[in-house]
Amino acid sequence: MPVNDPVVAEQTPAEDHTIDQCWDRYTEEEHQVWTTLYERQMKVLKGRAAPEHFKGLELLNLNDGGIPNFDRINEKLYKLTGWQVVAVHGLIPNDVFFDHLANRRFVAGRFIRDADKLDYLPEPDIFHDVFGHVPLLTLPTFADYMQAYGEGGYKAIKHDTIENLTRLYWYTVEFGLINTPEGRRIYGAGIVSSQSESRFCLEGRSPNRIHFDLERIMRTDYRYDDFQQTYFVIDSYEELMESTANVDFTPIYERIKNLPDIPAHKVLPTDKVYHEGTQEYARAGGLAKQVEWV
Ligand SMILES: C[C@H](O)[C@H](O)[C@H]1CNc2nc(N)[nH]c(=O)c2N1
Ligand SMILES: N[C@@H](Cc1ccccc1)C(=O)O
Ligand SMILES: [Fe+2]
Repeated sequence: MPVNDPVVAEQTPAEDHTIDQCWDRYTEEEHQVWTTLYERQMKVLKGRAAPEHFKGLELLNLNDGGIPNFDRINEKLYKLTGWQVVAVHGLIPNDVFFDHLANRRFVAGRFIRDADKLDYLPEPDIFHDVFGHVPLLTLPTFADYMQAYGEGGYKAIKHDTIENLTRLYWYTVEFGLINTPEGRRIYGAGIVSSQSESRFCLEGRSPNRIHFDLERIMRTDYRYDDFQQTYFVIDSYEELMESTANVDFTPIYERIKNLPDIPAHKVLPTDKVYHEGTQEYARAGGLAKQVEWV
């Protein structure tokens, strides 16, 4: 529970962990943080984010000043792909999270980070969730992928393979890159909502950039508190959908259960490699050492 959000503290979440956004309770400062982050991100994402992200921002009109009202977003979003944004107080249990996604409800924190801590946050705030994740939910293929992912959660719970499925989410929904005729672009929300990682993931010498490979991704570790050491690239959202939604993961879960995890920095001989990274950033200590990367 974020300490700086008295409104959340007052509310007792419902069974499904949802709360009211209480949009009219945001302060001027909180609205200003959104606007500052929005303008800063739009500068760094120009030429770096996937065109579908910009299209989603426009369709949902997320830049008409200050923190967006979920009711306003949902009037538009529901008509486009049947998705809605619902407010939660923070991270919620896996099964509840999967259930929301399976029912086309994207859970978003209502709190926003402090003005003096624009770059680091311990858990997803409204800027990461709404600016980062929600725009792509306007794209039918990606909207379908997110719902199928949620449905896949039930199977992963049954097989005790949530970690493998979470890695798929991590390396696509959070940190995915996509090839476009104009070059490689960002679609992952974890990058889109980060000023520094938006440059690092595309232009940094340090990280690997490898083509999407489902089984390999589900075996690959990741960093949750620093830049990724490897980014996976798809050719299209349809490729992502076809490689996952219409594939029965049961045999894959059975197979990878007996295989070792792949370290986050590793490149395999079977990988389709766009760039083999130097890993100099991680080796030098990464964010912990405030390493400047090239
Ligand atoms: C499914 C997987 O465990 C993943 O980490 C979930 C857990 N709970 C969550 N809860 C919230 N609010 N937002 C999230 O992105 C997630 N991710
Ligand atoms: N097809 C996957 C479910 C899934 C769909 C889409 C994305 C991720 C997972 C399964 O059988 O478990
Ligand atoms: Fe996220």
